[in-house]
Amino acid sequence: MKVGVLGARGRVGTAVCLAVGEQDDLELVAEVDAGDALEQLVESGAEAVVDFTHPDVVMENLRFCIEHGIHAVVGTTGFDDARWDQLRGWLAEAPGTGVLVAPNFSIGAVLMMRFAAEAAPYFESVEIVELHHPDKADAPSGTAARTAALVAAARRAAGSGPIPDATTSALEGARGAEVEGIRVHGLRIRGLVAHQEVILGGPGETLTIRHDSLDRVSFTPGVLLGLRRIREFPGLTVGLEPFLDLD
Ligand SMILES: NC(=O)C1=CN([C@@H]2O[C@H](COP(=O)(O)OP(=O)(O)OC[C@H]3O[C@@H](n4cnc5c(N)ncnc54)[C@H](OP(=O)(O)O)[C@@H]3O)[C@@H](O)[C@H]2O)C=CC1
Ligand SMILES: O=C(O)C1=N[C@H](C(=O)O)C[C@H](O)C1
Repeated sequence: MKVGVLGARGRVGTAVCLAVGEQDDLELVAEVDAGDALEQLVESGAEAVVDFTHPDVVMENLRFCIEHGIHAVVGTTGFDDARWDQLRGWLAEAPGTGVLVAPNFSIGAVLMMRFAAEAAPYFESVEIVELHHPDKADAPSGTAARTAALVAAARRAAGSGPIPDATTSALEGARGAEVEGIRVHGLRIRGLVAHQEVILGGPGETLTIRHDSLDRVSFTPGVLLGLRRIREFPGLTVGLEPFLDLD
């Protein structure tokens, strides 16, 4: 498969270019970064792209790829319901084209989200702490937002009661942000890469599920898997789980 990388000179894009270049069954044909023309993708015959760019530009990149029937494996964050709807609309006009958007391509992080959702109905309390490098543009992280959504869905399905919290007075931000009723706290610290803890609590006990990406190579096995299986998944897929046969 001929592969183009968007955001090729970025932190993750650099690691992805190296990983793709090492595979016998994948050929890196285009390395596109800010200011480069997307037409390179067509001229180089790219059959799939990997996008690790910026929330402000990812939709324009995807519109171009879908219009040209190029599959996309997307790590860039910043998606919401309006963006999902827009992508589904574009893909409806491009049958056979697949777009995978995963908030985290690290296998450990996918499992951390899965374990957190499985544990959630068994505990009264749950909060999420995400910790990242200070050059990250968005907060909370896409991973934390998705974890919160999965945990909230699992609690709803189990008929869990409200999460206990007696706070009546707080400095703004002191209790973090709320995503689907789940508190999410974001830390930005030089030296970190990408880390998350989901802390669950019940009477007399806590369970902490923690994942650490210590290096950006942690994202490349999931990206390679996405590329190798994208043809099997036309349309929009959110999350790596189906590609890992987890669903
Ligand atoms: N899903 C996952 O597993 C992961 C997702 N991410 C997400 O991926 C995104 C990128 O992260 P990261 O690599 O750390 O960020 P970087 O800023 O290091 O890399 C982004 C790169 O994209 C470039 N770029 C900007 N606009 C365009 C464009 N229109 N076309 C092509 N390239 C462009 C940037 O150039 P310039 O700097 O000149 O603007 C930069 O080189 C973020 O949204 C992040 O949250 C990160 C890690 C893992
Ligand atoms: O910006 C990052 O670095 C990361 N972004 C993704 C996110 O927002 O969840 C994935 C990972 O946390 C690294």
